[in-house]
Amino acid sequence: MRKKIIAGNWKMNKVISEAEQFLNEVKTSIPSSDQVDSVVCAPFLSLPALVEQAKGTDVKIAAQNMHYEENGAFTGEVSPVMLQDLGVDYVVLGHSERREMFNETDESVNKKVKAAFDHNITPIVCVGETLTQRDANETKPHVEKQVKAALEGLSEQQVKETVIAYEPIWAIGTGKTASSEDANEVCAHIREVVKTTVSEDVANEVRIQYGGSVKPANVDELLAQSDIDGALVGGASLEPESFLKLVEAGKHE
Ligand SMILES: O=C[C@H](O)COP(=O)(O)O
Repeated sequence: MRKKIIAGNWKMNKVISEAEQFLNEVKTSIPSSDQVDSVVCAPFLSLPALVEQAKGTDVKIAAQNMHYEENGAFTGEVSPVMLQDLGVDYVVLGHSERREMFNETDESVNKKVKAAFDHNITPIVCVGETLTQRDANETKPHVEKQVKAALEGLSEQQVKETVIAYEPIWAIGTGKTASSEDANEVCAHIREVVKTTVSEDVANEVRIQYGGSVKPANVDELLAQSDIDGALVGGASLEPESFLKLVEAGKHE
């Protein structure tokens, strides 16, 4: 039985005081990490305060990106060494917004995934198709290519620990959710890809999230699907009450 993982991706929202207030409001109500993994993915500036506040609680903290190099002449970037030093648990890599707007490629995502493991940070790797690709029946081959590229060169243990987030781009921030069955079909395909490229054992353990307009009203149905092990949530993770409902839903399944 795979433990569910619910991650709230705040994207470019909340100043530090707002982030602190959010964590103060949720931290005592977060379910035990024996039941569900609850993750807050925050902008870099809020990470030090959040990591500090999350100590001794069941909230895990994630960055939303990082560079793959440990240090050097990369103006404006944040390295895995810096995130490890801070005590960050997870990092979101290859989000479609970064692929679309910040030149993230399959190759850089793979380098970042490896760098994350080198620094004891668990990667949440995002994959997903555009509406054009979906309409052209290219969803599965496209997602398969992204998954294979992201996991290239990892050990079996590392693949097992990787969290894969399937996010159809047309469903992000649009209010349009993939139907639970469609979302599950792609997540099941991703598991099949892991099975054929790595092993059945790893495929059975790797956790696959769905993301794209997940909210308290639809999370139960999505999490009830056979191959959906959690959610990566944008808009509906910004309010404490809504986030708590989402992590509670992860506990039930
Ligand atoms: O990382 C989160 C996803 O991009 C989903 O965002 P959304 O829940 O606002 O659609």
